[in-house]
Amino acid sequence: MHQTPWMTSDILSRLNANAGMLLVRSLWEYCPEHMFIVRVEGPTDFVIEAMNPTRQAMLGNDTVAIGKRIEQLLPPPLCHGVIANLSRCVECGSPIRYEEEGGYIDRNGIYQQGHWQTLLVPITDQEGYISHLFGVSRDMSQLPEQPVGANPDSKEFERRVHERTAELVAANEHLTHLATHDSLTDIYNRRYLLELAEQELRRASRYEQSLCLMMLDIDHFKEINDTEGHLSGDEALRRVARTILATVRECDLVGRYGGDEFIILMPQTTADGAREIAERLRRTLTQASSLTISIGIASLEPTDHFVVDLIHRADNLLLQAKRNGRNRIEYAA
Ligand SMILES: Nc1nc2c(ncn2[C@@H]2O[C@H](COP(=O)(O)OP(=O)(O)OP(=O)(O)O)[C@@H](O)[C@H]2O)c(=O)[nH]1
Repeated sequence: MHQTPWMTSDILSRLNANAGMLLVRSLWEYCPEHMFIVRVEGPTDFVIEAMNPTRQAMLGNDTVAIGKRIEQLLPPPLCHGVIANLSRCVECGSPIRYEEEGGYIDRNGIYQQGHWQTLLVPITDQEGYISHLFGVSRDMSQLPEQPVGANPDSKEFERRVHERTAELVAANEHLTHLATHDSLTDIYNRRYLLELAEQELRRASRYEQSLCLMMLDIDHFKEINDTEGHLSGDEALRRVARTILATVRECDLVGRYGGDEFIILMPQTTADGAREIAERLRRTLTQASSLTISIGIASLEPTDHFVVDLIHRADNLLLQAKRNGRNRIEYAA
C-alpha cells in the first residue's frame, strides 16, 4: 500500500504496528466521513497532524494543512467553535459528540457553508496524558433532506453508528485472528508464537521463573501423506493440534512451527512438569489414533536470551528422540 502523504510517519508507524490495524488504515483511506487527528499542544492550542483523503478533498492541498494550527487553517468564527470543542474534549477526557456550522474556503478557493456532525475521541500517551484527538465528521450538507417531522438527532443515527462500530470491531478481530493463527490448525502461527514466546521468556528471566519449551514432530508423517493422501495428513495435523490444546493449560502457548512440527511454551513449568505433560500428550495420541509423536523438551537457563536459544536445544533433543527410535520424549538431564 502506498504511503499517503497527508499522514505523518509517526502516525503511519503506529497504524502499521499491528496487522489488524490494516482495517483501520482502509477505513481511514476509503471512509466517506471526514477523519482527522490533531495534536494537543496546550489547552487551546491544536495542530493538524493527519487528515484522511475525504477531509483533504474538502480543504485541498494537504501539505498546506498538515502541521498548521487550527486558527491558521480555518477562518473565524469557525475556528473558534472548532477550538472550543477540541478543548472541551481534552477537558472531559472522554469522547464527545456535537454539531457545528460555519463558513470555510474549499480547495477551489470558493467560500462554502458547512454543517458537520462530529465525534471527537481523546488519545492518551503512555503516561496517560491526552496527546492527540481523533475526529470523525459527517458532512450534513451532503446528506439528503430529512423528511418533514424527522428528528435530526434521531436514535436511528446513534443506532447505525453503534451497528457500524460493532461490525468494524468484529471485522478487526477476524483480521487479527487471521494474522496470528495457522489457517489449517487454528493454533498460533509461527510468527505470532515467537512474538509471544519472546515476551514470556523476558518475563520468566526477570522474575527468575521456570519456563519450558516443548518441540514435537509427528513420526513418519510423510508416509501418511503418501499412503492416505494429503487431506488425511491435514486431518492428522488438526488432530494433534486439538489434542495439544485439550492437554495443556490455558496459559501455555501452542503454535505450529512449520510442517508437522509444533511448539508448546509452558510458563512457570519445571522440566519434570513438562515431561509429565509431554508423556500425557504422547499417550493420549497413541491411544486415540495410530499417530505417534517425538518430543524434545528444553528448560530455561540463565544464559538464554532469546527463544531461539530454547528452540535450538529442544530441536536437538527432538532429533535425538527420532534417532533413538521415535514415539519418545528426550530432555536435558
Ligand atoms: N498434509 C500436509 N502435509 C504437510 C503440511 N506441511 C508439511 N507437510 C508434509 O509433512 C512432511 C514432513 O515430513 P518430515 O517431518 O520431514 O518427515 P516424517 O515423515 O515426519 O519423518 P520423521 O519426522 O523423521 O518421523 C513432508 O512430507 C511435508 O510435505 C501440511 O500442511 N499438510
